[in-house]
Amino acid sequence: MFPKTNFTQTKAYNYLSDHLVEIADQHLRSMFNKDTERFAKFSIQFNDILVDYSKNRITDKTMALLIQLANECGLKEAIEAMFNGEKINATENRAVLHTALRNQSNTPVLVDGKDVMPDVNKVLAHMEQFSEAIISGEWKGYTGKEITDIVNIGIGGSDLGPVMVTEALKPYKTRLNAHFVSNVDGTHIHETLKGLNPETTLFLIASKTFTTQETMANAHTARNWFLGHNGKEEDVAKHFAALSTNEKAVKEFGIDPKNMFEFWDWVGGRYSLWSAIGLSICLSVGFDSFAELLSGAHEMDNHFRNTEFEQNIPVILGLIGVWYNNFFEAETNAILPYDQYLHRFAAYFQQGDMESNGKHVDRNGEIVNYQTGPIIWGEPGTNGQHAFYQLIHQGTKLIPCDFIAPAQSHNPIGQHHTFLLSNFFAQTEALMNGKTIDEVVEELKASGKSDEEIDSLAPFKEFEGNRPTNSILVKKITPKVLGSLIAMYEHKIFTQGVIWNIYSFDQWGVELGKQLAGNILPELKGKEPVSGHDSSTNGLINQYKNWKE
Ligand SMILES: O=P(O)(O)OC[C@H]1O[C@H](O)[C@@H](O)[C@@H](O)[C@@H]1O
Repeated sequence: MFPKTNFTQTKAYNYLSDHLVEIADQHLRSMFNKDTERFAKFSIQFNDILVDYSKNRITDKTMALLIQLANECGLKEAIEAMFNGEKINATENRAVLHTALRNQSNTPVLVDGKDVMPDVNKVLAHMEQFSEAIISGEWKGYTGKEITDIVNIGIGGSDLGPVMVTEALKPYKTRLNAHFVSNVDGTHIHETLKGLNPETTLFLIASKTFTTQETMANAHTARNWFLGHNGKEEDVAKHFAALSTNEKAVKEFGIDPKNMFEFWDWVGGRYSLWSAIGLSICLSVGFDSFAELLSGAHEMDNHFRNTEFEQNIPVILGLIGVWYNNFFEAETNAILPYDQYLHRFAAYFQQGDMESNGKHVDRNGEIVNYQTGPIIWGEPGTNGQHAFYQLIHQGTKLIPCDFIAPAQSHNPIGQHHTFLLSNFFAQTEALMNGKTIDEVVEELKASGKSDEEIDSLAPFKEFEGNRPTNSILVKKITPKVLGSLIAMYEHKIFTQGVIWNIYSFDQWGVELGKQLAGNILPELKGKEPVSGHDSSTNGLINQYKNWKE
């Protein structure tokens, strides 16, 4: 196992604290002016992905110190521990092996002395055979018709990944229409079922535990809807499949074990799109595209595992994130994809990052005396530009941003993609350079403003710049590129979790909400007032009881 180091007690941390004073005074504009090699030095190309991190407030010395920090925290050992199936998720006593799900080299991966690869390959073969039968129309519904629509019922990690990927890969869509129901709000399933025909609909009940309240409620409603439309109990097998680790609960629900796609406790929910949870992806884009997605991720896994830190993309992105989070005291990190198909990418990594690194107790059980995971947010550009970029450009907060864009569009219509990309390039340039007061004055003069007008307007039009960004330019969003991109972020999150010495693969914070809702549920029945909570909660519940139907 790797060391449990408090990174604020390393030598590198002290050096970085001193170094911050040097960097704080330097403007990115002058760093670029001084060094014409900056882009060449601070960018890495990996297959069809170019990661340019030169527009960050870093120098050679910063990077050397950050890498020293990674070394002092045992990052190399940590990476090996994960890939080798050590039980690094100690609070749940589990290995962390989403990398095995896409291990296309098929080298043995041992958990408790047993190679997991035969089981991984068996489930993949089942997913391939099943998705091909559905897509080809060979699989028939209870009245002999082909399946036209699939509904994935799941939440959190059993929803966000499949939604994000099926949206991102829409250009590769099969003839099937995919729908996703996650919210326990009956509106979600009601609106989804409204347009569907039970004779041609296949439900995938996606839940690692098969006990999650929201998913079970939606699954039962779907089943009742099916049975209420002339579907018979014996027909359920043709219209329901389960993606889960809990065989017993799947059987109890009445799903044929032949239609169960298994995965294992060493797959974290938010890292599970590569597992049986990806069945909706296979059906939506075809198994071949799913396999490409896995291969892109596998290539990134190999890069992460085998590349020295100086050239290692997830490590570099992770360390730069630490630099802003712990030294510049940045609180958030925006993910801004310039690609409409990636419109759920930031939402996906909200769970990926915030559920992983939103922890305040370290691996020694001590409360940390430093900041851990950032707040992740973002929307696709250019929509964000017309919504919240004002604050990124001229607000008082430092917001490191990741800009992501494809060079080739799946929809090269007229000038659209050139317009889009001109914004992508212009934004990071503007955030870096800003606009000096002299430039503003010149511009105002040229527009014919009087000296008095110039004096009063100029301060509002000045942009300080020096705002850091990463630019991730890819050739095209193909399944393979997407697989690599997702794995890149997963390993960035891992890197940061190691530096912060936290357990990135449990989620006890989410469990509390489940317990509390369970306690209140029985109290909501009937009209009699409750009094066992604080006055606010009592007041709210009692007003609800007055108003409810
Ligand atoms: O797949 P399940 O078991 O239904 O869990 C769904 C989600 O539940 C909780 O919110 C957390 O544990 C998440 O990590 C998980 O993804």
